[in-house]
Amino acid sequence: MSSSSFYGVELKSRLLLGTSRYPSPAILERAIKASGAEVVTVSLRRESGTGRAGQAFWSLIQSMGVRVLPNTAGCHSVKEAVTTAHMARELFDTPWIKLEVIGEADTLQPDVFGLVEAARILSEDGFEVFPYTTEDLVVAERLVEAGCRVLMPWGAPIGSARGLNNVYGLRSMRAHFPEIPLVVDAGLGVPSHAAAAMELGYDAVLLNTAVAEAGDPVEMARAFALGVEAGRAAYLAQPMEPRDMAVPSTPVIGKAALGD
Ligand SMILES: CC(=O)[C@@H](O)[C@H](O)COP(=O)(O)O
Repeated sequence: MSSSSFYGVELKSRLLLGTSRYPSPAILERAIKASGAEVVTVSLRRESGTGRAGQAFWSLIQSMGVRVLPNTAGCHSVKEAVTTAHMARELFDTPWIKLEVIGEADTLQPDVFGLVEAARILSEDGFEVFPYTTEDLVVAERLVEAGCRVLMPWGAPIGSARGLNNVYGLRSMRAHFPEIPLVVDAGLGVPSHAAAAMELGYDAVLLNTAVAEAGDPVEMARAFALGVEAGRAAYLAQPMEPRDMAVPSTPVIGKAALGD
């Protein structure tokens, strides 16, 4: 299976995994292995506990030989996000940053205005920014102008497990930015959501809640890896002239089945 490339780093796995809210470090470790993820995102603010748990978490992540994509989860301002990014670069010795500037506490939707400003500041500072954004094309243009060479539109709000809320918008983004690696980040609830994102021609998906809060996170991690692989294979197998891949209606299980 072809590889994806972010800022010149080739990856075989097209599944990026979050590391928050797992039942235990041991389950986190097994889930990462089962997913085949080569990149895991870590929240500096969430895991910055200096106590034993914090240290054990960092030691575990570093022992797994995966690439760390620090994130600015929980940051609500440009200043907070930029400060957190600088701390992350020092801690992890990586220019990569998953940039989140949260605009609304309930839905955790991005503050796209602050996001563009923070992306510009960080890109000028030598960071390689992975912006958590929406499917808004104008915002995406501004992020690229600000220096981003990856775009990560949400499928749905973080933790909502609702899948691809706006397939048309995500498809438009793929068509609009053929040269930019695109990752659906947030809101995926089941492996078929990941497959649907890959069938649109996206380069990868990033998820956390659907695995961490599954009844069996390890098995769910493996299921998502299979979903990503299936979606990628379907995308490559489709006729050259793009056609509407039958995007499955959003199946609801688990949290999403409980309704809003
Ligand atoms: C871990 C992380 O970065 C999340 O904020 C990410 O956006 C995934 O969201 P889900 O938890 O909805 O998969």
